[in-house]
Amino acid sequence: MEDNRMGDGQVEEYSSRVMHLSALTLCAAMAVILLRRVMGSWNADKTLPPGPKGWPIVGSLYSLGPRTIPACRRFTTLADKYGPVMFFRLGSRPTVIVSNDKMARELLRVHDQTFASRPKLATGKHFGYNYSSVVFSPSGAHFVRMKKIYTHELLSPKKVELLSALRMEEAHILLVDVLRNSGTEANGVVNITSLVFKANLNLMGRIVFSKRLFGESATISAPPREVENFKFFVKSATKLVGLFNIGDYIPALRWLDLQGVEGALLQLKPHQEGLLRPIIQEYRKMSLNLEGGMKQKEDGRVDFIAALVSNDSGLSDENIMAVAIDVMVGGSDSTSTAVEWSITELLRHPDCLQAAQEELDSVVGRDRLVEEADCANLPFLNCIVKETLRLHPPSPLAIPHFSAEECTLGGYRIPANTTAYVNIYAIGRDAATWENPNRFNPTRFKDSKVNVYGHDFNLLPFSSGRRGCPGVHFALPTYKLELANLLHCFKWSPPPGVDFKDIDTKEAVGVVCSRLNPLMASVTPRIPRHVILAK
Ligand code: HEM
Repeated sequence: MEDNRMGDGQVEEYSSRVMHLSALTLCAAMAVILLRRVMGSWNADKTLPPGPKGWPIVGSLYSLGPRTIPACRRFTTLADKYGPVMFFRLGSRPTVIVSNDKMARELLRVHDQTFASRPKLATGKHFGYNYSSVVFSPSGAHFVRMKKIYTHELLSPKKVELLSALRMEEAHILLVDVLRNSGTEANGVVNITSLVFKANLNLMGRIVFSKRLFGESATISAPPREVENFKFFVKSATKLVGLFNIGDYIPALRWLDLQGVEGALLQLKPHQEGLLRPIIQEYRKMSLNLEGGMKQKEDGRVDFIAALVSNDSGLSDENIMAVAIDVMVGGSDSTSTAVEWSITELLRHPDCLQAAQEELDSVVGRDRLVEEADCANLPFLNCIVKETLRLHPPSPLAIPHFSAEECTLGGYRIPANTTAYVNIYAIGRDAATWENPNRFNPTRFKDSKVNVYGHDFNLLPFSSGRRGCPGVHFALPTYKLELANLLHCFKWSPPPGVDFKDIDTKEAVGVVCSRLNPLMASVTPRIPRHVILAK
């Protein structure tokens, strides 16, 4: 018979193993208790708004979900569970997200001053030249000075009026481009996304440094590669600014650059500067040669960069690049995104498209293009604009705000140094405000006095308050003029073989929520070609 008894050595080894195991179990149990205590104390602070549970180190970063889903959508789903004011610990950053009109009013109006700053994130460091641009600068004297220059030199009502001729010229070039492309492509299928984006980048190039970047009538002297690089930079910038970069939330992991964000930001630097730096240097030389500063253009304007260079402003090249990038990026992608979403929805709703074109026929007729002055007489077009901005706000989470001091929101305590997001997307789709909120229905605005200037907190595409979009009075006429002319000049239909109901509305991830896939559409002239082509 086999002897199963253990020897003395084996007994010792066995009992030492048992002791090790017990010690391990004890440690694990204590760790769990400690973790629960820490999390309990974090998560049980009833003075803070509700939100997903926070874990040590990562906080509730996990709740942002996959990177392929736009954060505005994810936050909208979470707001259904936690309510219109939610609190997250994203890594080490306390973060609040407001998702209805009442909370947005509290944040942007009652606590406008408290939330007037911006958090310091990697994108602001690199794109914003150490947070010196208007978009990324924290509140304080520098921000106030830059925003004043910005609104005074570029976006005052008088300046916006002076730029009307440029808007018309660029809208016309867009129409000619669409016409030519429809002639060259099979079945008249045109990549609308690409043409509208280029048109708006051209427009911003003209107001910032008097140069058109793309197309036959490009006037920039930079090599085409530099122009393409800049375009790539603009598109990449809006994507990267919208990402939740782990290094911003868990500073200890920043050096690992887990998502490759910092690496991408550094790689983009030459694309960002290759075009702008030589232009600024050219302006500096001109400014030295011209006593009394820059000459006005025939239309009474001064280029934006010229004004910044010659203003005795003492602004460095970096400061000027930062502000130029604000305008080039902020002004081009958002406006073209609004246009592409309008056309997407009109292709999906042929009855609305027809109503818009009938209105254009009766107000404008078919023997001329739409002019800016016509837009005030196109009520249905204005309804389409509001409805598009409600359903598809180009900047759906605005740009994160940052609080200087403790305050209360919806009765909850919000600690100082909290990052705040206004979920403009959720507000536009709030069933408590809007009937059938996910349905595209421009007539809901027919007799409505609601406007998009930041006074009505249920429709906030340009946000509101101190950090509200300074470009609104420029963006709206541009958007309306481009859209009205595209609808007026062309018959629109989905590409052959695609049913209008199947036109997709998938959204891209980024600070600007554009279409994920380029908008392709079949276009044929609706008014005589010579009217479209005439200067
Ligand atoms: C349809 C077009 C546009 C939309 C929907 C839009 C929307 C927005 C939104 C939501 C913000 C964030 C406000 C906040 O953080 O509370 C913003 C900021 C900004 N926008 Fe626009 N924008 C558009 C066009 C423009 C244009 C054309 C320009 C310049 C010419 C511009 C320049 C800026 C700047 C500089 C900021 C930062 C303001 C600050 O931090 O104080 N935007 N925009």
